[in-house]
Amino acid sequence: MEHHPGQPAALLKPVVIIGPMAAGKSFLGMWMADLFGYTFIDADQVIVSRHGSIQEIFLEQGEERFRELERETICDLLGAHRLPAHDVHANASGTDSGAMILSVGGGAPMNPAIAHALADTVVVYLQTDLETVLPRITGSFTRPMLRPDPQARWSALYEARRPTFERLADITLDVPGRPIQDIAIELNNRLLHWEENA
Ligand SMILES: Nc1ncnc2c1ncn2[C@@H]1O[C@H](COP(=O)(O)OP(=O)(O)O)[C@@H](O)[C@H]1O
Ligand SMILES: O=C(O)C1=C[C@@H](OP(=O)(O)O)[C@@H](O)[C@H](O)C1
Ligand SMILES: [Mg+2]
Repeated sequence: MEHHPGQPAALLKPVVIIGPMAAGKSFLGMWMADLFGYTFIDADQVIVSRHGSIQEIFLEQGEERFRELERETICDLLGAHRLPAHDVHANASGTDSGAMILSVGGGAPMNPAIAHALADTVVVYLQTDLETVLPRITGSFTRPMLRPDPQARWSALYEARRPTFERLADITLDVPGRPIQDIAIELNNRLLHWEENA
């Protein structure tokens, strides 16, 4: 058995990671799975496995179609990973967990149907800044929303979306300049604390 840097929290609800593009939402989810053994799903990866690459969807069917697939996928995943009320107690005592950590694309919370579905989850918002994400977004062609000028587009989208991120957040993590292990350990501690207070 591998050494863990701490016990995972018994999740009573799905934990959903939101925040601007390249903040590290998908990366953090992977680290939460690796370090603590949480079940992790990346909504964009599910979209890609079901419907093809994000660039292709944007190019061939447009942003509107992508948003539809995003809503369908996230609502589907959140529905499938919700514990029936009578199982919540079993989960809290450490038996089977239907709950997961889910990372979603930066634009997902802007969709009212998704925002509504997030109401019964623990929403984790990664708060970051341009300086931190700049090396990650320059010269990257995998995010169609950042074209044609990644720096200007990232900033404008973050400004427009920030109030929604803040409104939905249950837990806010400041991530600039921090190693990912550090952020993962803080999130685990916050989740342990969250469950105690639930
Ligand atoms: N805390 C961090 N420290 C170092 N690199 C990071 C950190 N968070 C993210 N990254 C890097 O940024 C890249 C983009 O992160 P990603 O998780 O895909 O962002 P998001 O899902 O929020 O768009 C990752 O592949 C990783 O290389
Ligand atoms: O912010 C957005 O509108 C988008 C963010 C991307 O996900 P990440 O935030 O994981 O990069 C992906 O869903 C798509 O390219 C659109
Ligand atoms: Mg991502």
